[in-house]
Amino acid sequence: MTILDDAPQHLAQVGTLIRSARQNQGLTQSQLAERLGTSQSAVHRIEQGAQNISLDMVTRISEALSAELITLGGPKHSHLRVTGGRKLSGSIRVNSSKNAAVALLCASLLNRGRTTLRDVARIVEVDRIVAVLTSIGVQATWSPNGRDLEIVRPDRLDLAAIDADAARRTRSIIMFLGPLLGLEDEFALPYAGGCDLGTRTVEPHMIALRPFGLHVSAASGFYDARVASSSGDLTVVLTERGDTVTENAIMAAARHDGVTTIRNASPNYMVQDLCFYLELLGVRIEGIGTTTLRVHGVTEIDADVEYAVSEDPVEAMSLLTAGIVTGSEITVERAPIEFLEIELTTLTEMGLRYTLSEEYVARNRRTRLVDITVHPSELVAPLGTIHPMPFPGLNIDNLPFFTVIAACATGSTLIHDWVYDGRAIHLTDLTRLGANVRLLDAHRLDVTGPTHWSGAEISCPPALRPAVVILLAMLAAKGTSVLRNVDIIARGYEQLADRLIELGAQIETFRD
Ligand SMILES: CC(=O)N[C@H]1[C@@H](OP(=O)(O)OP(=O)(O)OC[C@H]2O[C@@H](n3ccc(=O)[nH]c3=O)[C@H](O)[C@@H]2O)O[C@H](CO)[C@@H](O)[C@@H]1O
Ligand SMILES: C=C(OP(=O)(O)O)C(=O)O
Repeated sequence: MTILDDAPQHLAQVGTLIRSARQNQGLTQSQLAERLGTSQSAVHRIEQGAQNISLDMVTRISEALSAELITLGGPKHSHLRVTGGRKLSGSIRVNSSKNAAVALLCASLLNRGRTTLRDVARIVEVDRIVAVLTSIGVQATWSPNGRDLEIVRPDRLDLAAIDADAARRTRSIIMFLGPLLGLEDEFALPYAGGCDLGTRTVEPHMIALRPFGLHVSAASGFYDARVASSSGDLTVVLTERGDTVTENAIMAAARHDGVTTIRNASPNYMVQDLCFYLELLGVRIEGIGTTTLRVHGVTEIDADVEYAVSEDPVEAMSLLTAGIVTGSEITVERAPIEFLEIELTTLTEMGLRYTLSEEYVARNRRTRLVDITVHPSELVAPLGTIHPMPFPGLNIDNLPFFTVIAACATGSTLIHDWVYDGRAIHLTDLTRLGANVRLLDAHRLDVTGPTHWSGAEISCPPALRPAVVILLAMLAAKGTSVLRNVDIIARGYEQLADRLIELGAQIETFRD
């Protein structure tokens, strides 16, 4: 994500500012590089004004140096200018997942001790939950390198002071219900928000939490919660095998006085991360990775623990897609293979050639990782429909990437998103770039390829994955494209454009 690249004198000025702020802090280039998760040579180039840097990077440097380097004026939207049709090359590392991070942040409320989450992705969704936590009195401190987050809960939460604005921007706020019901008798939470994907019900959460004594009435923008005491062994049957509803039930069970059996549980990646963390806190959980969990509740949880958030299968799929649609050879490192197997098998059926490294274990010591190298391939449409299923099926959040891949394949592909009423429609923006994508109804897309991509100017769809899909299609499209209002991408991806640039993509950021 480049800025200022036609203005070397501005780059030099920014470099000088950074050097003097660093020196004021008494830091070496290597120490600053470590805080930024980059190399000393990159810091050297930035200080020399010899490297284009993104506004995101300027913000991170400001944070690392505790200094405001540039005042940008009022809120302005960011846009990307993409010169597509270029081959990518090299390796790119998968970051830790948004969905596990938000669950773990909510679960940290269960712990009286210190929770240190390692390798947390620096994304807006995390910032929003952190803002909500700090507004109610939780101490949340980033480590100097900006990757680890230390969380300490106060004795008494100040729920009346909740940052309702941050809370309403995320659906994950719903996951405060599970931990809070063991801590408070009465509380109010702002309604859950999030991307524009159509209606997303919260009813399954209410049904799942009722056995724990939770009663919720919805009034004027808030869920008013009252909690009756409950103890003894419980069986909770989920009406939907949803991820966040499973997490809510697990978090309620973690401090419940008794053993809770949860049936129809999602065994998906973020649920597994949550269970691994709770195990460190002393909560025994049987059946991790299956649809029946037995959670042995512990009424007091007080432990100082560290947990490394596992790698994001959806980011892995996004990065693989960047390689596939540009016909490039790239390696996606640290891909959590257990959560990509159906996707890779489907891609094999479509003619994709790829190689896998030996498996190795993630920093959480549980998740299995591989490096995946995709090779330029002649793709064909698959024989069957591509549709998601709860894990171990094809991940619903990975489905949108198959639309742009199908557009590169010869033949017609039917993509069936039975889950969301409002996600498929955003993918029809691909037609602006030359793809033949027809919306058959709210849930089904017919995609006929191969596509002769051409550049276009498009406003970013108000949904995270479709927004990234359009960006990736722009990488495939020869000529110049503009993607307007891209801020939504930062909700779930850290410095995506910068990282694609490192693979050879030509992307510039500009603002109004
Ligand atoms: C923070 C987080 O972890 N978010 C993920 C989580 O959201 P989350 O768990 O909040 O997903 P929802 O509860 O919104 O479920 C998604 C949709 O699937 C439907 N549904 C789900 C399960 C089921 O067995 N039957 C059914 O019909 C729901 O009614 C809803 O319309 O799961 C979604 C579905 O995997 C993912 O897209 C989100 O990225
Ligand atoms: C739908 C998504 O997430 P959320 O549940 O945070 O809206 C997503 O990650 O694509």
